[in-house]
Amino acid sequence: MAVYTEVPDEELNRFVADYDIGTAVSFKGIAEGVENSNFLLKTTEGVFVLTLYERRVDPADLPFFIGLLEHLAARGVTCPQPLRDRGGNVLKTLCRRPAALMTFLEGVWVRRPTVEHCQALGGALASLHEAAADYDGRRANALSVDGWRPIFAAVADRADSVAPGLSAEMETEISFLETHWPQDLPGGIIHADLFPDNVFFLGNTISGLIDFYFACRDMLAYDLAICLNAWCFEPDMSFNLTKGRALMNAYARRRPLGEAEIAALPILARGAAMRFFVTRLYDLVNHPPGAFVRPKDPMEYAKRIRFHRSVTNAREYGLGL
Ligand SMILES: Nc1ncnc2c1ncn2[C@@H]1O[C@H](COP(=O)(O)OP(=O)(O)O)[C@@H](O)[C@H]1O
Ligand SMILES: N[C@@H](CCOP(=O)(O)O)C(=O)O
Repeated sequence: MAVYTEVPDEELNRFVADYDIGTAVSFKGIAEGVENSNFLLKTTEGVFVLTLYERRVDPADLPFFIGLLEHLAARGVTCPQPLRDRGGNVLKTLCRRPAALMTFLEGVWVRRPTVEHCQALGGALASLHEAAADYDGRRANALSVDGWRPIFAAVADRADSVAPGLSAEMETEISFLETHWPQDLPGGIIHADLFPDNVFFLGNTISGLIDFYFACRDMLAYDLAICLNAWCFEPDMSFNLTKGRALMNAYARRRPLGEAEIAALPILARGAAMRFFVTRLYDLVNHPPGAFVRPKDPMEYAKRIRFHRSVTNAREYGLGL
């Protein structure tokens, strides 16, 4: 479970006392998530999520994320809102970690997204891109094409223990992506990790988006390619064209894609799958024995990469069908 840091009661009470949120009534670790330690905090005044930032989150990036959450909410996107303490601070320190309190969002994430969920997601992603268009925060995507080789190189010698031949296959794949990666597509703020576990639903309606800690500036169509990978494959790793059609066309209805974006979709999808393959492979082979967090399977993304290699145009993902 994603609680890397335990918070003693006295430290929690001191932390809560800095805010106008009453006193703590209950405090529980949240099992889901892999990057940060998250806790559900109930106080006499309400329900909140406390996050202690760990691992891949650079504290220097936190003002970008917090500014983005406030910017999006002001434009109608339902996402966690940072609370300010009595001194006006959002970012604090707890148990020697950067920490922040956020509003709690209602809803549940769906384990098996349906076509309706994919359609709703397509519209929400386009609205997110629109709402963030005038956010002036800057953060480069450290997990774009230039970031994949160094992560892979750190674990390539152990890749064949996951599947024979994987090391050579992915080395060739990264070289291909480096050579063919598009450069001049329309850019903006992207979520960069809008997986089903980061989208809350009430029925078929989206009730909120969470986990903006990979958000950055990159090509907007790359965000769509990430969602295509995360939402439109079945547990047997086959691509579901009906879900692809629902996602892509709902996105394009709200934010029409340009010709260059459409042409680039197969390679963007391939690269998006590589991004999650390399981080999952890295986490798997560096997984400390006995750790609570179960590593995610990199082969799910190796199989997606193999599928994308066979795709020649965006209609095969359902766009325009
Ligand atoms: N603002 C929020 N409202 C409700 N639940 C939340 C909120 N933020 C996080 N959670 C819960 O915590 C879990 C992990 O959060 P997430 O941001 O995905 O963590 P991580 O960045 O560690 O992967 C989510 O799946 C959700 O259950
Ligand atoms: N979505 C990524 C892992 C990041 O985890 P999250 O809980 O922060 O969404 C993956 O599936 O590899």
